[in-house]
Amino acid sequence: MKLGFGSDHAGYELKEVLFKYLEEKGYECVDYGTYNLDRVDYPDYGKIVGEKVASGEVDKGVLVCGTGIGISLAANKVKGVRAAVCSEPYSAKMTVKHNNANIIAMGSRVVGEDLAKMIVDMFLEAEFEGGRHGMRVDKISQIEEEYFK
Ligand SMILES: O=C(CO)[C@H](O)[C@H](O)[C@H](O)COP(=O)(O)O
Repeated sequence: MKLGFGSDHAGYELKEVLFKYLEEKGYECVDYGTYNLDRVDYPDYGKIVGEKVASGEVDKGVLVCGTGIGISLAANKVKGVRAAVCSEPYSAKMTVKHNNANIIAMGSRVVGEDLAKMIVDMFLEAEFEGGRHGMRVDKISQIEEEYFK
């Protein structure tokens, strides 16, 4: 599985930790920045990772900012992206099983490194259940069609 990573300055250090962790586990990992602690704007990194996921260039995305919120909001503006902010593993599992989330977002000022690793593991190991959940996710896509022409 190929993963795309992105963060702003606030998420940079945790993004680096997760990148190394998942690379060592055998995932193919691509880093779309930011590449240091200089202050940057989270929408730029949510957008690029969102685009890479939506185009199929990578299979899933991992985003980190201070809270995980801003960067996920930006990614969710890209058609086809379902980015979920998670601060614990249960939600990370369920957002794949029920929402078919394709990007996980976390807050470096919210979760510690070990918890972030557990969250990302759950996200990557879970599988979408389809069925009634598929019909609901289709409704999300219909909203996209209506508003993002
Ligand atoms: O959490 C974030 C956006 O939701 C960002 O990572 C920052 O924490 C937030 O924008 C504040 O940024 P600052 O320039 O480090 O004060």
